[in-house]
Amino acid sequence: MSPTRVLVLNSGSSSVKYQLLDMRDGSRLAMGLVERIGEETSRIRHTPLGTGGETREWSGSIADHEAALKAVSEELSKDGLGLDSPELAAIGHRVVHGGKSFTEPTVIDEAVLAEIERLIPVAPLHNPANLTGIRTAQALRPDLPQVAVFDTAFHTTMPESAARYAIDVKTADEHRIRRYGFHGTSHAYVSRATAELLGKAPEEVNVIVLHLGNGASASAVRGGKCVDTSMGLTPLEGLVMGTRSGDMDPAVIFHLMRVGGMSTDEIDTLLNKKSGLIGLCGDNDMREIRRRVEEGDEEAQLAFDIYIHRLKKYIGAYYAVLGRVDAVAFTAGVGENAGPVREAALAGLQELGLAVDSELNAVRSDQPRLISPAQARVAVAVVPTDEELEIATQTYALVGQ
Ligand SMILES: Nc1ncnc2c1ncn2[C@@H]1O[C@H](COP(=O)(O)OP(=O)(O)O)[C@@H](O)[C@H]1O
Ligand SMILES: CC(=O)OP(=O)(O)O
Ligand SMILES: [Mg+2]
Repeated sequence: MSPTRVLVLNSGSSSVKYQLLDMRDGSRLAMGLVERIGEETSRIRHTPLGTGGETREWSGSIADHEAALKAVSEELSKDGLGLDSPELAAIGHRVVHGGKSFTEPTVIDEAVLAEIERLIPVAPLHNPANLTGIRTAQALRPDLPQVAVFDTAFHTTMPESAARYAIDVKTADEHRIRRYGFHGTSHAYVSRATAELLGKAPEEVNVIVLHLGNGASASAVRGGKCVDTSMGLTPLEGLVMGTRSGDMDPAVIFHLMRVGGMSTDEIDTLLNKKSGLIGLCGDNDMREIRRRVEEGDEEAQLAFDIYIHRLKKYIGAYYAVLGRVDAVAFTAGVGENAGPVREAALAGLQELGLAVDSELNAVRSDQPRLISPAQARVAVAVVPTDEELEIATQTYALVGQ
């Protein structure tokens, strides 16, 4: 029998999320997370779902992504699911920036690696980690197909009117400056799952997807195709995020250089790592921010209000872009778990047919569900994302059998 398993690696700037799936039924055999890579104490949490074993967790030093992947491989081996398994058909990798070149999942060869490397300046937090993940996996299993699934791919359907910045065309083209968009695998999966929840085909529905994780982005999806998204050349544009500023006047940068005497790298770090929620109130975890808000902490309240204000603006903007909206879908860590964020983001939008039922909104579940009142014109949904399943499905469709 031909191998039917796919290992998915989602390498972030300081973490690796992974899942091993059996593609005969999409079931998960194992999943886990390596966190705080490169910090003093890293942590690995591994759950062997297939064998029904207990979750194993340990802390120690994991210096880089190569060491992380070796640790993952060792954990899998303990359950007889190691990378040497003949049942492994392929390894699927999340690659954040694919530029304009990659519109589909792609089998990785040297040319593909070179292109991912060339794109590092526009995804400095993500593409290097993705590359290390791929190279380490290749070294462990040189015989296996390795597939890249790009965050940018779903957004390549955006019209030029949404994808271009209003800057000098020659300069933009020379430096490939345009809006690429990210989290596309999640936006694709969630918009499809939302249509399914409504009992409709993706082609029939217009959805606003709000992917609110540590990184956050919104997208406008018309009939299954992305027509606009909030991230741009890099994952810095758009919504307020855990540590990233999102939208601001680009002149802030010149001001910081001229008046603040800051270097390009210092400003890059400021806007990507020390801004957003953490810059505003010292915390980037929405759970902690909500706790502080409940205690009457004014700094946390202001950070929350700024986050919500920006989110609401994007909902309004994408309502206008789509003209007709069938559903608004919340997803990722914050979107799936933070009822107060969902409620506040849609507060006062009844005239647009948008409302949240407080009782439904308070229900905690890992299933896709509606949280709008029964008669609402626009459905509001919570749809857990599954980037790993989507990457595995696309990988197996390309190289399985
Ligand atoms: N119960 C919860 N309530 C509010 N926010 C939550 C909850 N659980 C997780 N989060 C938020 O989700 C974020 C992580 O989301 P996730 O989608 O995993 O992000 P990423 O993939 O970018 O690491 C955390 O930073 C935290 O703010
Ligand atoms: C592109 C991006 O922002 O990804 P993440 O949310 O995983 O940081
Ligand atoms: Mg994420």
